[in-house]
Amino acid sequence: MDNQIFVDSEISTLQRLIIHSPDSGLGKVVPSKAQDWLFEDIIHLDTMRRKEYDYYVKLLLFFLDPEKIQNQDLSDAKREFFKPNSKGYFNSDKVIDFEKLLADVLNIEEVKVQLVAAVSAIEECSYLEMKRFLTFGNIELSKVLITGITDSGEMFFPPIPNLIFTRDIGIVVNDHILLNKPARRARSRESLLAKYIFFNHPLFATLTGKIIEIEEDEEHFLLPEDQGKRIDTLEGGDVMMVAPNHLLIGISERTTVEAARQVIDKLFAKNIVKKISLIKIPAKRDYMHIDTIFTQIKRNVWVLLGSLARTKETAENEKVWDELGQRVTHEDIIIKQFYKEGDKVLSRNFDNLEELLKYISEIDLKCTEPVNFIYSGNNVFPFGAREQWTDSCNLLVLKEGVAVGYDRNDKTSEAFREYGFKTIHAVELVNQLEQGKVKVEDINDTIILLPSSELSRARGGSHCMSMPLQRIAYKPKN
Ligand SMILES: NC(=[NH2+])NCCC[C@H](N)C(=O)O
Repeated sequence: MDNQIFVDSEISTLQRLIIHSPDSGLGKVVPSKAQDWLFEDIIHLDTMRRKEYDYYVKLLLFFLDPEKIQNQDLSDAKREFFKPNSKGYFNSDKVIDFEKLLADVLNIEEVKVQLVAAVSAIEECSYLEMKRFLTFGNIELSKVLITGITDSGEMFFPPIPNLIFTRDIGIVVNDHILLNKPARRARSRESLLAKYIFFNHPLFATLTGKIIEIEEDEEHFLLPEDQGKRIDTLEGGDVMMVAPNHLLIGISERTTVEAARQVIDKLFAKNIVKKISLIKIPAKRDYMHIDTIFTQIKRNVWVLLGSLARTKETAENEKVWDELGQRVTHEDIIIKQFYKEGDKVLSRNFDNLEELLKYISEIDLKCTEPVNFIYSGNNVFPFGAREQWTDSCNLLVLKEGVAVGYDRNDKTSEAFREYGFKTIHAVELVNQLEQGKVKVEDINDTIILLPSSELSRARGGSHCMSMPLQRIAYKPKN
C-alpha cells in the first residue's frame, strides 16, 4: 500500500480520504441538546444512512476504489457493507473510516491505555468505569469512544455527532498535517481521538515529524473562570490548501486570529508554504467556517455566497452611508495575505473575496481561462442565504470539475447549469455506474446532487464530510 499523504490543491483528482459514516450516536441526540451539540434539529438516522450517506460512500468508492464496489450486491438488507469493522465491510484503503482507524490503534496496548484514560478524564468517568473500558475488545471500545454507548445500550458519555464532518479534524498541507483545536466542547473528544490516530497509526508513519498542533496561549490559564473561552482555536473547515504553496485560513466563529498566527509562524518556520491568506468573516452560526461560504470546483470556477462578495466600489459607496450613521446592512470580510520573501514576512491586502479567489486561480494556479463565480441561490434574494444555510457553497471535488453537492439547493444547481455544468442526482448516477452505463472517466463538468434532507440538519456538506489525505499533485495546463 502506498502511504503517501499529500494535498496541494482543492481540485486535483482525489485519491484517498477519511470519512465517518453516521454512527448510532447521531440517533441519540435529544432536542434539548441538539444546539449544544451543534445540530439544528434531531435527525432520522436510518434515512440519513440508507437514503443519503450510503450514496455518498458509493460515489466515493466508484471514483476512488472501484474494485471494492463493482459487482457487489448492495440490496437494502446488506448495510453491513457500510459499517466499519463489521464482517461484510468494504474495508478500502482509499475511502477510510475514522472508526476503523481508531479500532486499529487500540490494538497497540499503550495507546489503548492512554486513550481510555484521556477520554475518561475529559468525560469525567469514574475510575471503575475506566477500568471497565479496558476490558472491552477493540472494536466495541472504538464504538464506545465514539458513541458513548455499548453494544448492549449502556450509555457512559454523550455522542460526538459531528464526527461525520471529518474535515474539521485536520488538514493536510502538502506532506504535513495541521491538527485542529476545536472551539466547541462538543467537538473536543473528536480531536483527542484524532491525535492518537495520527501519531500512532501505521498509515501515518510518513507523518513522523510532520504533524502540526496548535498550543494554548499561556494567558489562557490566567483568565477568570467565567471567561475560560480558549484563545487559540482552529477548525479544519477554516483551512484550505488552495494551491501549491498557498494556504487559506478563515478567522471565524471557530478559528481565532491567535491560532492563525501560530499556524503562520509554524508553517513559515518550516517552509511548508510560502503564502498564507487570512479571511476574516462575520462570527456567526450561518458561516461557521470559510468552507460554508465558498469552495472551488475547477481551476477557474468557484461557488460562493454573493452577499459576502462586495466589490471595492460598492464597499466604498456604502462606507459613505455608514459614516453618516445609516444602519449597516452589509457584512464585511477582511483579507490579509502574508508571504515569505527570503527571510522576511511581508503582507498585502485584498479588497474582497472575489479578488482573492481570482488571484489564486490566475497567479497561484496559473490559469489562463477567465475566472468565473457561481453564486449561492443564483444570487437571487432570498435564495442565496437560504441555500448557503444548507451548504450550497460546500462542495467536495472528486476530480477537477466533478463535485458533490446537495440536491436541495435548486437555485444554485440552476446557476451551475446556466454556467454549463451538468447536474445529476446521486441515486441516478450510482444506478448508472452500477449498471455499467457510465464510466467515471467519462464524467466531466458535473455536479452530483446528494440527497440531503437529514444531512443538512447537521449543518455541513460534502466538503465538511471529507478529510482528503491524498490528491494528485496540481499541474498547470501549458
Ligand atoms: N467544515 C464545516 N463547515 N463543518 C461543518 C460542521 C457542522 C457542525 N454541526 C458544527 O457546527 O460544528
